[in-house]
Order: sequence, then structure tokens, then C-alpha cells
Amino acid sequence: MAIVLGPNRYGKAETRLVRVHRDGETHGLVDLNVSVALSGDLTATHLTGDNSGVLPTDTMKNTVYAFARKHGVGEPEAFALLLARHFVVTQPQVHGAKVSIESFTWDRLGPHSFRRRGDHTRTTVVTVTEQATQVVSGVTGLVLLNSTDSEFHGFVEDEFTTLPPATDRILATAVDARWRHRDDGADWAKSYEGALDALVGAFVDTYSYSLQQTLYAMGSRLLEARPEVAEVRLALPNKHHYLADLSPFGLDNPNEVFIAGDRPYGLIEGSVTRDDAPPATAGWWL
Ligand SMILES: O=c1[nH]c(=O)c2[nH]c(=O)[nH]c2[nH]1
Repeated sequence: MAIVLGPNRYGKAETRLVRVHRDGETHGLVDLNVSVALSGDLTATHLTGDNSGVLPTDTMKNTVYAFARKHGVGEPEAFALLLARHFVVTQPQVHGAKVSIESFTWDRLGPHSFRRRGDHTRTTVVTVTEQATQVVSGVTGLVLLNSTDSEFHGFVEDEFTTLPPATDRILATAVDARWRHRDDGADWAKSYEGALDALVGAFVDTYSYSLQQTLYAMGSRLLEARPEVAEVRLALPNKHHYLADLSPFGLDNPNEVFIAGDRPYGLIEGSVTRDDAPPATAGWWL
């Protein structure tokens, strides 16, 4: 009886690439999750740890970002073909390459503003006691992105600060908002649609120096637009997009190729209210 190595492959899974195509004022946005799996003559590393035929998975990830800059990203099929052929053609020990891509679709809200397609959730919490009725409406999972008009600098720096100041960054968030109504008599459909338009409109229109500033703009716009609302609470995750460093590959990166971060993320939370708002009559969110 002999023990033998069976089929195997390896690669970098889930490279999160955001590519901004900046043709003038109107930006294009491609948002991909790219997974690469290579197969070929890989017996040595499995049996003895001889890595002489192993292209690091880290290199595969770098190739995804470098190709995005060099060639741009069009249809996912074309980008996957480009990558898969590259690995098979340039690595003699690689005989097969599988490139899988998930594409996230964004709907345009403006020249450089986008809403990720996919359903956000409308929420309602009603609390009735013998004394009072409270209606809270809200939305979760509304993903918005501005590919410019966002800066972040002038912040506190201590001995642990490494964040470079940003004068042109991506600002993206998944809006989680709740708003408390003054009473129980609103036109709920109209109120919800108006509230959503106000939140989205303020995100799109605000030239932002911090997500905190955008949060306040969104809350204020909602209160201005909807007199029936007494208070808005927002929790905005800062969905970080890191500029990919392509300089080791002789490529510049003029704000076009981004690593979409997963976690950790900044979480900006706050309430915006009216000074004459009736007090809440029940505990609510946040
Ligand atoms: O808009 C931001 N607000 C912050 O408080 C913060 N902190 C950070 O690291 N990046 C950002 N961005």
C-alpha cells in the first residue's frame, strides 16, 4: 500500500477589487470579488515543502490589482480570461487556472455617486403603552459610495497614528438609520420615501471632510424634509477603500485601483434632533 497525493490546487480567494474609471467628471465603478486557483506540478511542495514551483498566492492578489490598473476592468469574463491565461502562459509548472469573479452591481446616483444594487430593508418599531404611542421607522443595508468629494485630514496624531491624510478618497457606507415620528398620524409611505430621498440626497450632495459631517448632513436633511419626524439616529460604517500600492510593479495609481476593506471598519454613530422635539416615550435603537 502506498499513500499518494490526490488532486490539488491553490490560490488567493476573495481579492476585493474596486476599480474607478475616471474619464473626466463622470466616474465608472467596477466592484469585484476575485478568486484564483492554480493547478499543475505541485507535488514537491506537498511532499517535501520544496516551494520552487509555487507562485505565492500573495503574487496572485498583486496581479489582480496590477492588471486592473494596466488593462482596466471591463466585463468580468474578459478580466477573468486575461488573468487565467496570464498564469498558465507565464508559469510553466501551472497547467490550469480557474478564476472566479463575483461582480457587485452599483446603480448610478450622480457623476461620482453610486448605490449598490440589492435590497435594503425598511424597518418599523411601534411601541404602545397606556400612556403613549411611539413610531420609529428606518432603513438598513443601504450601501452608498462617492468616488470623490471626500477628504479626511487635520486629525489628531499620536505615537500610534500611521493614517496618511487624504485629500481625495472613496467614501462608502451601509446606511443604518432610524427616525422617530412626532405622533402616529403620518402618511407612512410618503414619509418613508421622502426620508430615504433625503438621506441619499445629502450623502450625494455633501462634499465631505469626515463621515461624521456626512452623518449630520443626512440627519439634518431628513429633519428639514420631514416635519413629522422628531429625531434621526444613524450608524454609518466607514467601508474603507485602500489605495493599492502598485509602485513595486512600476505602476502609478492615480486613485483608480482600491482594495475594498472588510474589517475592521470605522463606525460613526449619532443622533440629529430638533430642540423642540417631544421626548421619546420608549427606549429605541442605539
Ligand atoms: O470620516 C472619517 N472619520 C473618522 O473618524 C475616521 N477615522 C479614520 O481612521 N478614518 C476616518 N474617516
